[in-house]
Amino acid sequence: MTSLPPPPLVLASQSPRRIELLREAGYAFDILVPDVEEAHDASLTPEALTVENARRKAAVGAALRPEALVIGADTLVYVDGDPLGKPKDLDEALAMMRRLSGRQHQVCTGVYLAREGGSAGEGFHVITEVTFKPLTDALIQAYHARVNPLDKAGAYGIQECSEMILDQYEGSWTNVMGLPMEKLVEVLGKAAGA
Ligand SMILES: Cc1cn([C@H]2C[C@H](O)[C@@H](COP(=O)(O)OP(=O)(O)OP(=O)(O)O)O2)c(=O)[nH]c1=O
Repeated sequence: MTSLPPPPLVLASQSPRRIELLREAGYAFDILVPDVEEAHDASLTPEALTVENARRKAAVGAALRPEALVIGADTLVYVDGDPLGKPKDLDEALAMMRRLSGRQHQVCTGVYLAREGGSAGEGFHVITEVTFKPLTDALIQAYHARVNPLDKAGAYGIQECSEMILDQYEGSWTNVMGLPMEKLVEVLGKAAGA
């Protein structure tokens, strides 16, 4: 008996970081930009909220590509249990970084793999602990002059000029960037073997 070839892979994301991470890991995939209404229910756990948003993104892609395995992802920064998404402007970006200054916070990325047009699938999440240096307003503004905060949860990108803001982190680095590659590679490997 010959085994079936694995389904084509689709990344339902406009995030340049997610595209780069999946490409660097050597996967061949198509890209679809998911236009979805994201949930913002702060009473949900980080896991429930990010995986639900990842599921919505993946479901949009899966409806368009029912033969494919479609990856959706969603990243939120949590401080004192409050979710921080992408800031709407530079004032909000400054306020977010002030909250993160000199302390530890959590970055949660939910990932969902949708199959069969979205009628089947599985989700998981990964949390990374990140601690920032104490940051003055001048330093935050200098950082935001170098790094666009508006397309990034929490108003920072760990992959850009992190020496200005980062004290330490514990866990997956790529998870902070938007895709927990260690876990994703493991889950994709199982999906291909299934
Ligand atoms: C915390 C952090 C987030 N981010 C980015 C990853 C995500 O692109 C973004 C979080 O927003 P998301 O809503 O998760 O993703 P997105 O809107 O950029 O892309 P799409 O929904 O199409 O997949 O923040 C970084 O690039 N670096 C970081 O250090």
